[in-house]
Amino acid sequence: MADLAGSRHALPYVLNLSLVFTELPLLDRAEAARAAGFTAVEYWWPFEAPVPDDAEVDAFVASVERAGVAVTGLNFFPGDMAGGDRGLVTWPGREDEFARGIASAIDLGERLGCRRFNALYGNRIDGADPAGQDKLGLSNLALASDAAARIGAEIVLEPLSGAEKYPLKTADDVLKVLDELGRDNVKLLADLYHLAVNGDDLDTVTTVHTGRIGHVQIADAPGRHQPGTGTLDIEGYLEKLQTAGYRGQVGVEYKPDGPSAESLSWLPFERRGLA
Ligand SMILES: O=C(O)C(=O)CO
Repeated sequence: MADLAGSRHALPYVLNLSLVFTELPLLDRAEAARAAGFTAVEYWWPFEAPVPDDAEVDAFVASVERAGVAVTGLNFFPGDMAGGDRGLVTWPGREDEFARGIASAIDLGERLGCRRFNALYGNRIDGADPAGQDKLGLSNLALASDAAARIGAEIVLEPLSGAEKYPLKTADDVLKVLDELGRDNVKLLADLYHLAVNGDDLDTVTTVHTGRIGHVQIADAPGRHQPGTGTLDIEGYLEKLQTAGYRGQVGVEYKPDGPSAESLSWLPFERRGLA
């Protein structure tokens, strides 16, 4: 049994390098994570384009290999996140870009040994029929599921807060899509922060839906900063998840309040490298 260092659960942590250590250039973050004690990391799509050029990809892979960390999660190309986009899964007219983004992410995942991909569902588009968007979502998710299956990977679908036009707000919203889709390798990403902000019932999510959860992420609420800065009983929910059978990882995905390295003090060093 791993040394739990006072924790009430033994779930392994992975560090999200699209929110933590962002004071460093992208290519320096994996080494910073390793120096902080983590052996596994995850990223949102780390490039501007859905299909980055070879040199960019090689430099990214080299940064991870140099650090000696595993990449256990990648988001697909989501559009312009800074501009408010939240994924292409349901975006009519961008099917080709979505397909190319999937192919390049799966290639990168194959190279890195990454077997989990987060497919952000996409905002409602002004003038587009929501039912038509959802229908497109099913065919795009089926495409992503097939592509992931080729390398033994899975897709996760995430409820988000802070984006009014993003229609998946609760675990049930995602589970409805998954029920219609009917693919075993497409699961729920339960980000406890987003779910709490959206008023979801975290007791139910962490006890009843455990079998359908492919990944968990954490940040405190309000604020989306490190655990201990808000009021969310993160430790309690992680314990519930483990008790209910969740055996996956926990993505540490928050906006550090202060320098990233210092913001990690809530997590004992010996608990960081178990993934
Ligand atoms: O957009 C966000 O807030 C995310 O968590 C993306 O994964």
